[in-house]
Amino acid sequence: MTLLLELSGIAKSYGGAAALADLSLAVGAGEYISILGPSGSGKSTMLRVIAGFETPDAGDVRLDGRSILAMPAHERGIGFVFQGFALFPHMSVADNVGFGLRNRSRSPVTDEAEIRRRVAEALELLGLTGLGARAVSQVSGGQKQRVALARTLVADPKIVLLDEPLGALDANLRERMMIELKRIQSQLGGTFLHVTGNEQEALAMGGRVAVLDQGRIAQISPPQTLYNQPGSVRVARFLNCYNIFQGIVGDGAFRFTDAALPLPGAAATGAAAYCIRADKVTVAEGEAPAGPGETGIAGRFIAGEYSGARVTYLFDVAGSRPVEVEYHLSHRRPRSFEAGRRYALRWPAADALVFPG
Ligand SMILES: Nc1ncnc2c1ncn2[C@@H]1O[C@H](COP(=O)(O)OP(=O)(O)OP(=O)(O)O)[C@@H](O)[C@H]1O
Repeated sequence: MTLLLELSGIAKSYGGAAALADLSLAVGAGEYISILGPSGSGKSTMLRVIAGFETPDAGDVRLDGRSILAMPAHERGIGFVFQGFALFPHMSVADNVGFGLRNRSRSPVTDEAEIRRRVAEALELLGLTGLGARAVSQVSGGQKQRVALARTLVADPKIVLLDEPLGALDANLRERMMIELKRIQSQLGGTFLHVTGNEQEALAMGGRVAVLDQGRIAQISPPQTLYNQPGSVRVARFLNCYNIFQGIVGDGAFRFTDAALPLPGAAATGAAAYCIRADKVTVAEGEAPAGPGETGIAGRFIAGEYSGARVTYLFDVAGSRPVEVEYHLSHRRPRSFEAGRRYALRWPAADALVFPG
């Protein structure tokens, strides 16, 4: 893959507080990378540094092998889709889309016929054909999102930066736009960096997912690797699908309160975090013995939460936050449990991840 964008050793502080600290990232041409991180982890700052709206205190940004730090934002050829879309409310859909072509500093397009043709192409790509004359104030939220994308894509950017592009949409529309975004990217073959605080969106969209934590990339991996093998307890926490127990490793087991969970592999002794993904846990009757290779703990049933294709059951476990058990209804039947009753929570011991600290 050809290297397109390279960030190396980027630092940026505001009033002495680091928003980005020694951040490095290499992006290949044609990649779709999700940037996942909690609020305040530096996601928007990173995009603003790439786009040229912010100057870093240290480090370099290279596009096509050349530093672009000294280049003003409008000359970088980078597209930016803003959080709230930032459309011009008094202009029509077509004028919003054409704005980028007419006003870009790199070879602005002045031929009206050419502008009309390219705007029509962009509207078609985004499924907006027929809405060009409509005022932006008269289109729906999902259509505004498409207009914002069309306005960015029409200028043929070298890379598209999307800052929480689906954050303003309701869940239904978000799902549809996720599929649309993927389709558009593969149709154009463009390079996209997509910032989100939503782990499911990050995993669904990115060919690679970069996890940003306190201004640094904590892990960058294909989504399956990240989901199965988070590299640290903090990354496991951001993924929001792991049960995490704090305790001590000693004598081949992880211990917390009165539970001792055997560890099949070697783990450093001392304080540790034990992580087991919610969909790896099964529920058995209170005294049922563990199967071969299984381990587990006892928990009292609290409640179940249905969310369409899956159901999450919550169990109260001594010395821990409620333990989540996730049943994907495509391959497990929903269960009914009695509130307050004790059940055996089981999982394959080999599926646990143990991190020091
Ligand atoms: N212009 C600014 N002035 C002062 N502090 C700032 C500025 N921009 C960002 N920060 C701080 O830098 C840190 C990173 O902010 P940033 O907006 O990049 O995070 P984020 O991950 O995009 O968060 P969110 O998901 O909430 O948008 C935060 O602590 C924020 O308060």
